[in-house]
Amino acid sequence: MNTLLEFHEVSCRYSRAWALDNASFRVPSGSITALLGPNGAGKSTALKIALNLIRPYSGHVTVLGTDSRNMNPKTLQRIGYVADGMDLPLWMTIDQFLGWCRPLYPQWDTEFERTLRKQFELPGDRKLKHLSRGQRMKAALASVLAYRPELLILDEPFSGLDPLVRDEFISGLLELSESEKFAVVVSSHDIEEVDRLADHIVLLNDGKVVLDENAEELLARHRLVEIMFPHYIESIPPLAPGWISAKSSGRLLRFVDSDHEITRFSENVRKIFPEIPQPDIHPLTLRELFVAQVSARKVGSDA
Ligand SMILES: Nc1ncnc2c1ncn2[C@@H]1O[C@H](COP(=O)(O)OP(=O)(O)OP(=O)(O)O)[C@@H](O)[C@H]1O
Repeated sequence: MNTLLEFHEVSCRYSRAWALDNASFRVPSGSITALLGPNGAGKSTALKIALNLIRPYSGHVTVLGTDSRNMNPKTLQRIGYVADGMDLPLWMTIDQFLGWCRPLYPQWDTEFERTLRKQFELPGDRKLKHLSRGQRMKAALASVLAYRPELLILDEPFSGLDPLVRDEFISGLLELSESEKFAVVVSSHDIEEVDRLADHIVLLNDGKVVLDENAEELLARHRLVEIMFPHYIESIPPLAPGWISAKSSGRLLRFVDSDHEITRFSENVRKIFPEIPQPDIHPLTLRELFVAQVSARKVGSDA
């Protein structure tokens, strides 16, 4: 599978703290990749390294076949970047802003720009500084989508967008990503939105890559397990490898099987809980999976 963006053992630190620690992951062509992680996990740092806005301490990043440190203006013209709170020329009107961006990109699609302006209801004569946060985000998005970048890098793109616009935006991205040459990497705290959008998941925690996997396969190998005991549970018993994020409440024990395979699972249940009939097994949402994986690591590091 082709990759448009790939991190190779990248480490990065600000003064003493490591923001990325030997991180390797990829963004396949034709994919929408979600970059997830708790606050401070290193998501924005990773995206800035990909754009050569920050230099890594070690390792390297390949962007559209080029080392990110050697990107030339031609490569940059093939990448779109929008980040929450990014610097925009606030003194310009939307017309002036888009007019200023247009000549920078030879492949700028004026017809598509018109469609985006209409879809995002952008008032051309209004200065960027007089727009709401959501409207400013839409203007920034229009300014990168209009040149149809091959790689779209979005850092918290949903903040400030109302539910209707989020829906339109997500449909638009899904349409664009049908082209094999296009890929999106999106970092977001909004896991419900990302769940609808992403087909590849990268999870960062404390600067380390925890998961880098196709979303369907990832969800297929995680299961929420619930066991009702005949008696009150005093403490959680030792569990099988891969059973994470265990919690008990009264007679109920819940945990996540992070490497689910039914024969192995049933054998482990018989061995560990011989007195219990078959437990309840449910699929997980991406949000539940995120919480289980991150809290499992928090317990590990607290221990
Ligand atoms: N300019 C900076 N100077 C010093 N430390 C920084 C700087 N920028 C980020 N960090 C630190 O690097 C780590 C990773 O930060 P980063 O912004 O990449 O995380 P993030 O996953 O994007 O977080 P969030 O979800 O909160 O936006 C954090 O510990 C953060 O405090």
